[in-house]
Amino acid sequence: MSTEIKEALNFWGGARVQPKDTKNAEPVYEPATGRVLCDMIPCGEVEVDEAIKSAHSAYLKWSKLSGLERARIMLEAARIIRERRDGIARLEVINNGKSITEAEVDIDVAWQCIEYYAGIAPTLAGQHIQLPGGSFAYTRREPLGVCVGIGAWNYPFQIAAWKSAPAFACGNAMVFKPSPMTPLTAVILAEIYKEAGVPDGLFNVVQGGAETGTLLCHHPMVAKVSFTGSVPTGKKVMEMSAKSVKQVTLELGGKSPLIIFKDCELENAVKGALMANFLTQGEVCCNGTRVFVQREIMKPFVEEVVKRTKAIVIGDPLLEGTRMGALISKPHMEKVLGFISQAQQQGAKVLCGGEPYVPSDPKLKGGYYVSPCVLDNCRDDMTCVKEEIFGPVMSILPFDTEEEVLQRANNTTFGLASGVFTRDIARAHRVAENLQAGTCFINNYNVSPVEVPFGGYKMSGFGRENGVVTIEYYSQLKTVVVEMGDVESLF
Ligand SMILES: NC(=O)C1=CN([C@@H]2O[C@H](COP(=O)(O)OP(=O)(O)OC[C@H]3O[C@@H](n4cnc5c(N)ncnc54)[C@H](O)[C@@H]3O)[C@@H](O)[C@H]2O)C=CC1
Ligand SMILES: C[N+](C)(C)CCCC(=O)O
Repeated sequence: MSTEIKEALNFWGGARVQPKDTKNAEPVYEPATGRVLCDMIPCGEVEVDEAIKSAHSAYLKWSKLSGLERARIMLEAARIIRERRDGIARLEVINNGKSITEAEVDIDVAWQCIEYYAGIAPTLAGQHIQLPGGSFAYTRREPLGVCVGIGAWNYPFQIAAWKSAPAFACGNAMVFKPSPMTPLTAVILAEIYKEAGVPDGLFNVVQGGAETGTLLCHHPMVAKVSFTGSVPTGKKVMEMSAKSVKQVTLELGGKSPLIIFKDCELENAVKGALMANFLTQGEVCCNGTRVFVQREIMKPFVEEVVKRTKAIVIGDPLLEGTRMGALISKPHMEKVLGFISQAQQQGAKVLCGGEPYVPSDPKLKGGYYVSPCVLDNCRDDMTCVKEEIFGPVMSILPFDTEEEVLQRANNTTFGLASGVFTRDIARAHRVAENLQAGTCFINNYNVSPVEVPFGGYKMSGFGRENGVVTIEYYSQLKTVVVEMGDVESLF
């Protein structure tokens, strides 16, 4: 088939690199159809070392450029991505299974992120500090060196941009490892950076899974690891990075609360709840999957949520009209269905969806589709309410008072995001203050423009992506102290 991928998917030294050894190859599937797209061939020790050395040589050049020179190249990369957006989005859909409409937004967010950090690059500056007797000190904001990015499969291209753009603005180089399930689009970003004029080796792609990731986290030439993925793997990354005191950013999972008060604008709250649960088939770390609804409005809220959920067009993700595509893999689909049947055993009621969906188009019959599911009669102690499902499953929980709901919302080890719908502005801000999460959306959900910092509290991780603050996570401060007089020695 035309979409079968033959080219090498690794990239370093400014070019695609064929894998050395094909013995640990794993098939890569198209979620929409279940067919094999290509093999993912993991990089071993020698390849990882080559990629990191290539990054280091680019770092020596890139870090010497002024912010404005870096910005010019980054803006060109953003322009090329914008120009090729439709093709990249299509490939993302083929590899990930999400709808083309969402993939187009993802690619737009990627170039916006690069454009945004291009704008920040020339503004990076230190401070001048006056000291007694004409002496002074100044600070320099310097890059860290070679940074590693480890990505998840839910936003493959966007994650690569979210990590590389702030890294490059600060003068770092990057070796990026995509998820083994979505190896296709990171290498396109690498080619675009090259075409835009970055030095060879500035953005490198190594394919692989846990073993390749481990090699990256242990490598002595790596200064920082930025990771997106699950909590257990995040802990391992932190542990490995600790051995050589590498800096770490962890963007982990969540089980975020969305609190809907009876004084909300109901239609917006319903739309918000759908946005909080069903983007990318529910495979989104910041999703608001615990939907707390004030008891008085439970009935109309549930009716409207179910009506709209049933109307979601599920099927071929490449069609413009589709709103929900396929889950990432067959095992993941089975895991999600397992969570739903466990929820039923524990007393939850399926109001709609939650079943394997088989599209009528014969070419899609082997795809991994699950109809979007709304669970009622949920309790805080159920597995579906406590654990990250990472699928299209919304759990609805009734509540009575603000105090009670805040306590329940915070009763989790996660803390990535949260949301509140109310017309009472004092309440909205009070709730935002008291929710233990890195983001709180008021009267909307899952809007994450690149200007706004994104990241977790508690076991959802630390460090931030996007926003000006992320510069601090990709740079270090040097203090230079200048003596203008004589040395007053105690000795
Ligand atoms: N926070 C988020 O955005 C994400 C959360 N998840 C959650 O995690 C579950 C499992 O998904 P996975 O893709 O298996 O997540 P994962 O956390 O195992 O994988 C994420 C990335 O880490 C890499 N990795 C795995 N083991 C590693 C190691 N020992 N050292 C270094 N890198 C390593 C993987 O190859 C991948 O690139 C999902 O079902 C979901 O619940 C998954 C993806 C994204
Ligand atoms: C784009 N957004 C905000 C819906 C999710 C990005 C975070 C992630 O799941 O990787």
